[in-house]
Amino acid sequence: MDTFQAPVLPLTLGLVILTWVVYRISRIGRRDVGLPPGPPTLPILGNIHQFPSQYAHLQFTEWARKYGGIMSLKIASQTLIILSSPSPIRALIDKGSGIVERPRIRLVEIALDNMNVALVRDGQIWRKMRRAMQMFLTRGALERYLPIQRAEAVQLMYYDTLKQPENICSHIERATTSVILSVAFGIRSPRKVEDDLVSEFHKTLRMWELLVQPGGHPPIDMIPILEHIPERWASWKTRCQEVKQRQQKLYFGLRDKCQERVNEDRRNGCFIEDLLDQQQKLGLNKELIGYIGGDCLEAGADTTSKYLSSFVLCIASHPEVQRRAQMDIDRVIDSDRVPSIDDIDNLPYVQAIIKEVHRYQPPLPFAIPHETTADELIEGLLIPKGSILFMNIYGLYRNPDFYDAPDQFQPERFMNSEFGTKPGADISTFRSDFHFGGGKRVCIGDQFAQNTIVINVLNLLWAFNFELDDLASRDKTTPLTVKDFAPGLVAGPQPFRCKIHPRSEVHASLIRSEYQQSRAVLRAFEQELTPEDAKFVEEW
Ligand code: HEM
Repeated sequence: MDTFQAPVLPLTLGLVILTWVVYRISRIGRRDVGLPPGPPTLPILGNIHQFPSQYAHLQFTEWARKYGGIMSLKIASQTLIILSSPSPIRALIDKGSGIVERPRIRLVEIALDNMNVALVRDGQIWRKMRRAMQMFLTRGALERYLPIQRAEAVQLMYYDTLKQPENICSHIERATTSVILSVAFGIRSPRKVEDDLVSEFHKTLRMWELLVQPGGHPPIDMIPILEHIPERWASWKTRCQEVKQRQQKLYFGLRDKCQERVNEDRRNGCFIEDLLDQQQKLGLNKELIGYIGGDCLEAGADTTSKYLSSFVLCIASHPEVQRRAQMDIDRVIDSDRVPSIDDIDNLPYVQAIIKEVHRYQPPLPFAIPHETTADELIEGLLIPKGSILFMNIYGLYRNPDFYDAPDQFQPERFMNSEFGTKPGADISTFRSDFHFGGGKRVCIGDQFAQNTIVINVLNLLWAFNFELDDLASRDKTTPLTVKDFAPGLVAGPQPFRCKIHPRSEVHASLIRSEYQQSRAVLRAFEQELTPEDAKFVEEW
């Protein structure tokens, strides 16, 4: 009689595989033993359901108070590490430069042709772009840019703020973008209208920001198969194409204007003209040169503009800070001249205001993510290879372990200690510039940005009195709240209304005559103005 022989081996093997698959799936979303602590996870999802789509830095900061300066989140099988204390930032990002790089961001490949110095992974393209941009930011080059930074700041005071004080943030956006347009592409933008260069650039940047932020596109980096959904069911792909076309039209068009100037011997000494001269030596092609110019704008214009708008909001809501700064300024600057950048060395309280704005509202509140390329053990906690690191600058700068009254705008704190920290705080791993990121991907425009900031902060404090329209109805000790600042990857104020008056007729007339002198500098970057813009600048 035949007896049934069970296929013991294949069955056992099948069971083992099934158990392994179930085990692996059950691990998805779980926080493994040894990882830094964090909020409880759900199977498969991890912390997806809690991940904020807006104001991520506020949620990161709330979690940091509970779970500490080094904490973790799980997004399915991806580990995110949020660093909100100086020591893990120094250990992982600054010193561990060899084990961190930019994570792969598929959207950058799709929408930006993988040519964005701040967002591409480390590699040949990044090295070429960063090296080229460093040429644009040498000490000698920075000296050469000072006259245009000064001249645009004078226009900001003169035409813009004196004549139309109600649009201060829009004027700041024009001035900071126009400076970078001038030094990078040799073309300035004298006024803001519907379709001018500044508006077109910021519209496209906003489209990109909406696309790249959480919720703006499906999680294609964590679930790559989503990338293959046909475009008719994936509107984000259409938006990627739109961003790409608009950027290329703008950046390549501006680059071609530089080429025409070079060909016709009408150079004005801008950075892209230099790159076109040296393209072979630097191994660049025309496309890369266009994107490098665009990256100068993307990295430098919005950040500096948001910083200066936050500055105005902070001082407009703190009249006592304004008064103290103006008394100092009046002591140092004679009544017959406008400020110069060198005055800052004699104005420690204005220096303290500049530092406090960086602390109070850093323009990139959680910097740009990094990724670990090897397992690391930090403070006894495991940071696995492939973890995405967020440097929570906002959370670090609002940490009550380091700062007294961290939610108050108090420049005085920087008069009392180097980092503005409270007595007894452990500052052994502190540094003064966390707001510019860290490691090998640290910001390379910090000095350029700082020059624009110092020139404008000095001018605006010297020239005008600022007062928030609704100041009387606000809390006297903490007039600003998180709601005064807008969400966004680059963070600045929500629109606000503020009264602005010149401090005296002497100030107003000095501004007018300074503006006349600045025209010579500005004219060098006005070769390609539209007929309407040309008429506009002649009529001033
Ligand atoms: C207030 C103004 C600015 C702030 C707060 C700021 C802050 C930052 C931060 C936090 C990063 C990320 C660093 C990291 O990954 O750890 C960064 C990257 C960068 N910044 Fe700035 N930045 C400012 C202005 C500028 C300007 C004016 C330029 C150039 C004209 C510039 C060029 C860059 C570039 C090229 C990168 C990418 C570096 C890389 O990935 O290799 N930034 N910036």
